Amino acid sequence: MNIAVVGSGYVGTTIAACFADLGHDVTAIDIDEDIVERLNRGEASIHEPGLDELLSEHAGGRLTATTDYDAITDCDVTFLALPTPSREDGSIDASIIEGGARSVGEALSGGSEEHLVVVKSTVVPGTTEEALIPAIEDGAGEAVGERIRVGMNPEFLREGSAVTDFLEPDKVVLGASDDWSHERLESVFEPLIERAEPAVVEATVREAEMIKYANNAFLASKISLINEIGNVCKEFGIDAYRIADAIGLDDRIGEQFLRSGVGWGGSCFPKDVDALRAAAREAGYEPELLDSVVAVNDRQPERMLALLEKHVDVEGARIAVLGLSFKPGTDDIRNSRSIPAIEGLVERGADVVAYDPVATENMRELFPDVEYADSASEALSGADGTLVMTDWDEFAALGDAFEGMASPVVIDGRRIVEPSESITYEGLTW
Ligand SMILES: NC(=O)C1=CN([C@@H]2O[C@H](COP(=O)(O)OP(=O)(O)OC[C@H]3O[C@@H](n4cnc5c(N)ncnc54)[C@H](O)[C@@H]3O)[C@@H](O)[C@H]2O)C=CC1
Ligand SMILES: O=C(O)[C@H]1O[C@H](OP(=O)(O)OP(=O)(O)OC[C@H]2O[C@@H](n3ccc(=O)[nH]c3=O)[C@H](O)[C@@H]2O)[C@H](O)[C@@H](O)[C@@H]1O
Repeated sequence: MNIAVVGSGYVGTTIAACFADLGHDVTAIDIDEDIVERLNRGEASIHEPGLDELLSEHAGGRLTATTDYDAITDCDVTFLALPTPSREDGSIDASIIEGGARSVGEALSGGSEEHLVVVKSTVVPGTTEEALIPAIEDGAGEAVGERIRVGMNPEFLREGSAVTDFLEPDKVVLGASDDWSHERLESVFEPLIERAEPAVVEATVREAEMIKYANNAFLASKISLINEIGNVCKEFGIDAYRIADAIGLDDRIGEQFLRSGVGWGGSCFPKDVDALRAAAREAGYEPELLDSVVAVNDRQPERMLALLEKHVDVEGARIAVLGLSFKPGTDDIRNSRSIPAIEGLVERGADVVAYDPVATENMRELFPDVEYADSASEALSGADGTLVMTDWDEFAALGDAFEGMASPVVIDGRRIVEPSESITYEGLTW
């Protein structure tokens, strides 16, 4: 099958490489010439384990990249993997994907072959029908529903494990409004379904859109709930991880996403929970529980600072911040919990020294005046306290490095540091 993928970011590049690996002929389209050139050389512009290997195997063969939307005319299916950022008020800004949908329509105008356009981006229920289909129609100069049809196929991959998440999913959600579109979507996924045997969910377009938000809102809520329970545990001197291990044994709860601590960040949970809250409000429903899910998350970095202040007079003190990315395995700092932590330290007059194995340069753009160390030991050397913000494996093996601190106060937001008698150790929820 000939597939076009519009947008070559985390999702677009991953699915383009994986579709090629599954045996399809793939054309990746992006407006960024540098991204396109690199893809044609077999290189990704994002870091994901296994991605460069797939690209170097298929670039120039089953995978080509271009900035020209007209390449779509030779394809059977086009996936839209374009950004859907938040507006200031948290609601979704669909302008980029609307522009992409219009360009796809223009490329298809005047053609005679049947074509399925699939929305891969995360969009609030109703967006495909109310904004994207009209944009395609506008570009194509013909109504959607006959020659050109539209489906929705949400993506559940995680950064840091994008390739394996895509190739070994728990489920594939195929959203469409007619049998032809469902069948064409199924043909795209047939090699993956045969190989990985995921559950296949046939849904309407609106249901597919909502499944994605429900999935992310549920996971973010699960973390906020265990964080709230963890905060209560801390008050009672109970280790929340022992409680999580026990409740996770109940199949109805499940053991995953029960790691309590400083909370969730990244490019999607915050954006998607906010977009769902805004869409609910616009529809006349007050999403009180989701509001609280965000409020609990926002509070966790402050709780770490309060724990630090129990042991250290922060004003004028040298405080090390270990871990800057929103989770280990990535240099992505979008909505990282380290950001409010550093802000809080700076507000209190601390002298901040930060370290991350890969995300330093990204954080330097945001906080150019903060000092950045080349290693965790260097950051800890002479520090009066440290906040551990990301669960990088290397922080589990710091041991002696804490002895170089002026006063070894360790506030752990991720339960990654091994407590010992030589340090003053506080876990956030244990
Ligand atoms: N990053 C993730 O882990 C996941 C993201 N998603 C969703 O997938 C969508 C895409 O997200 P990412 O891949 O992270 O975005 P991204 O920001 O990494 O990549 C978007 C790409 O689109 C390109 N682009 C922008 N405007 C364009 C246009 N008019 N025509 C062609 N290319 C254009 C950009 O140059 C960039 O390469 C979003 O809706 C996101 O919520 C869904 C699941 C996981
Ligand atoms: O829509 C998206 O973009 C993606 O968002 C998340 O993926 P991602 O943001 O890459 O990362 P996660 O591994 O889910 O972690 C998100 C945040 O939650 C935190 N987290 C995760 C798990 C946990 O038990 N506790 C916890 O605090 C992490 O530290 C991180 O800050 C979802 O897991 C993906 O299914 C989804 O496709």
